Amino acid sequence: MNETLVYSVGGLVALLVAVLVALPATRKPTLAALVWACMLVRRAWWWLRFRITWKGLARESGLSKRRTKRVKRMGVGEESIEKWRDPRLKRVITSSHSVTLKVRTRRGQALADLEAFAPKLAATYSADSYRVYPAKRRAGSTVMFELVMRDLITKPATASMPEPRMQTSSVLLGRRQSGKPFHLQIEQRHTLVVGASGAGKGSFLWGIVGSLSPAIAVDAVRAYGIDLKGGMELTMGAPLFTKIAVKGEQAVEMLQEFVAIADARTEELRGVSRNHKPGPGDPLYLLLIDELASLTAYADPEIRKEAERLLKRLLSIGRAVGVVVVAFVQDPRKEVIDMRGLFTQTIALRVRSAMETNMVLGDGMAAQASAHRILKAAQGTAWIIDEDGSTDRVRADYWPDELIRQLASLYPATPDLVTISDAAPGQLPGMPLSLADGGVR
Ligand SMILES: Nc1ncnc2c1ncn2[C@@H]1O[C@H](COP(=O)(O)OP(=O)(O)OP(=O)(O)O)[C@@H](O)[C@H]1O
Repeated sequence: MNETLVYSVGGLVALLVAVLVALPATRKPTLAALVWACMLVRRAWWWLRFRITWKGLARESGLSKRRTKRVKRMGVGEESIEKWRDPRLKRVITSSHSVTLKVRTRRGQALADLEAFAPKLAATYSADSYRVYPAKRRAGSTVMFELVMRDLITKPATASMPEPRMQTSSVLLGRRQSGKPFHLQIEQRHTLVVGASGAGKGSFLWGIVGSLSPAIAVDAVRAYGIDLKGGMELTMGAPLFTKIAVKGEQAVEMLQEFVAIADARTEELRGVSRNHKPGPGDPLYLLLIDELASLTAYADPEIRKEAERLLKRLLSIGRAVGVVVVAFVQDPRKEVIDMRGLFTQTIALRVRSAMETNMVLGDGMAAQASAHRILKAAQGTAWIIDEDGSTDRVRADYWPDELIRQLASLYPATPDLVTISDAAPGQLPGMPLSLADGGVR
């Protein structure tokens, strides 16, 4: 370890001990104050460590450039002098669990070189995770590296009852790796969520439907579902949906209905507004497709072809007129992801390989957003790409069945739904009557 670093840390600890000893007995700090002081020492240690070791690391990793200059010295003759050009560490910002470095490229260096350095940087400083994002100023030459030194999303969290207010633009789904709340934009977006079996896609699905449920109850959102796996997932919260399709033909009918709504809205809004603003009676139409592959890859060829055609059309015309799609898929193979480019935001839960991460998030993203490295036990954890193009790791809250049923009875889509208390014998709680015989509601 660097000698200066050892002395600096030693000095800090000595200072802290000296202050503690010097304080009179009556003014000895409380446990909370001690914890706070330790945190401060740790942040100072991080700051020093990055400041002192940055140049060495940049040089060892080939980020810096060495120049040798020949100079003439009186009495010595010609001599070579070595000079380094390093990427400039402009700021080190510490928090209780992370360190953010603001780094500017050296002369003649591409920003991509710095961005590609992030995994090495994280490994060198034993960070649990990292993300790279552009700086607010001089984004063409300056990059921010956020290194998560203590992972705040290792522990799962359970969702609670959403606030009883009409919210349609975005939903609160969980936490970001920085510990800040993770909101997912819903209006004006088509969303694709990809994750292997058991990765926790359900947390995203119910996070979206559950958080929108107060808006569903006042008809500011109409949720439709396609669940060709026998309706297993969606029927649990069926009253929240206006319709659920459980067969291929029903799914195609539903897609036709959605395309017709989007076409009619486009006509209506032409010359009036460029973006639809949902409200009670003029809802946001939300189509949730659980396992997209069962529609676009495994269904009968005719259904598959028609569904794909309609879905592609919907994805290209629906967004601005308040008709949006959220699709879930396990396997991001080509025939499923063929329409990936039409989704305006993609989310990668645990996937099986770096190639799959690239398929979901975009070429070359596996290095910055390693969804293939998410642990099996970290269900609900995913990598996302933010508006500014930066990546972030998030964890959605878990939605227990009981909470979904409670919401379904509290905020049903229309008043004539069968709720838990008056469900017919043999019928699943919260399941609309018409679904019991496999039909579309
Ligand atoms: N956010 C979460 N936090 C903690 N545990 C979770 C979370 N989400 C899901 N789980 C656990 O993981 C299990 C699998 O989750 P889920 O059914 O959502 O996976 P999935 O991706 O939908 O899988 P499949 O595609 O096979 O249906 C759940 O039964 C639950 O125990």
